Amino acid sequence: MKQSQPVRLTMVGGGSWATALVKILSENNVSIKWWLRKSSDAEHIKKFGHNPSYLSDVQINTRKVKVCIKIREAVRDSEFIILAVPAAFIGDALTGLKPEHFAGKWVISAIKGMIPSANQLVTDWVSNQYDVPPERMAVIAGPCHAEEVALEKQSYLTIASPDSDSAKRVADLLRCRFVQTTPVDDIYGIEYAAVMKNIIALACGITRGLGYGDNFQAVLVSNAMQEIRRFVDAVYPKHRDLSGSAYLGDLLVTAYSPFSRNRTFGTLIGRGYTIQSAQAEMNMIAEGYYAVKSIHEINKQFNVDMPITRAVYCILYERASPTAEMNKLKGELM
Ligand SMILES: NC(=O)C1=CN([C@@H]2O[C@H](COP(=O)(O)OP(=O)(O)OC[C@H]3O[C@@H](n4cnc5c(N)ncnc54)[C@H](OP(=O)(O)O)[C@@H]3O)[C@@H](O)[C@H]2O)C=CC1
Ligand SMILES: O=C(CO)COP(=O)(O)O
Repeated sequence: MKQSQPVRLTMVGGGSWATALVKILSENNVSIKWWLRKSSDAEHIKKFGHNPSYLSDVQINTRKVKVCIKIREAVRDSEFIILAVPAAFIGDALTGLKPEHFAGKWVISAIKGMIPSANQLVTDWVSNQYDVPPERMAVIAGPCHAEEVALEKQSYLTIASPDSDSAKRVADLLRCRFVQTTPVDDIYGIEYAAVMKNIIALACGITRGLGYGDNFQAVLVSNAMQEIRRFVDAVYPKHRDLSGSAYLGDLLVTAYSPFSRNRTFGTLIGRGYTIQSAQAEMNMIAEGYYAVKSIHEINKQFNVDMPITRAVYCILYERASPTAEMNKLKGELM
């Protein structure tokens, strides 16, 4: 039987998650234009079929994937655009694009961070900047480390969009041999929960670095779930079950996995590294570092009780001592 025309999709970002998503999508009938900012990485992929900087063991199918370093060329003629750079750099990555470049396309955020300059969710920011209607927006969520996708370990993604057909279309694109996908409608709740679990993973890392054990971490994570519930219900009230894998599942994987960038960053801080030295030690970005500042700012309007977020904020932005902040927190958890 003749195969239908491939779906035309643009991947924006050259890091680990973009590389993993390209691998997943290449399993399906998708033609991918992959934008990376470094021409040396793009050339290497063209020549050798591997990203030299991230997940370099992943074989890129260059029949389906065309790399490019010009963003306008990358988005031309695409039906879907996936954004997969850290939130702080999305503005840089999309420089030169105007609303007309997004017209009629689906825009999917794979980003789990806040836009630091605007204290906004990525989907809100993209909608405002580029006039993308909410029904054309989706997010990719769920407990899924790029490193395990590279190894084809069974994984699950949740695709959220206010429009159920859009959620389903994107879920179909990302389902493959080793990834199951579920479409849902709670886009903002899931996006906020994904941002907050990074802050909690940072807190878990800090406690590990300070020498706390599993007993304390279990209490920290269960209290964190309630903190996430209070905040998400305040900023975006909706009936939702936070025990689902896009909420609790993602919190658990990030809080416990040695692959987590946020947990690793926190561990370094707990061991006494400065922020600059912890950032220099990691080749990758911990979104929670930026997100905790945005969530702290947003919460000034809502006044939600968030002792864990407050402790991380004070450690990272007010130079508070990790030992003293965790001592304080110890008395507030139950
Ligand atoms: N990794 C994972 O398992 C998952 C990640 N995510 C989310 O995906 C998003 C991307 O993360 P991830 O791929 O892990 O990131 P990585 O840390 O692996 O890669 C960082 C990316 O950011 C780019 N970058 C760094 N500095 C700048 C800058 N100043 N301007 C423009 N681009 C810059 C890097 O480009 P260069 O290489 O050229 O420096 C690289 O493409 C994040 O929001 C993360 O939370 C979501 C689910 C899973
Ligand atoms: O979101 C993730 C897993 O679902 C990745 O988390 P880290 O950025 O902490 O590695």
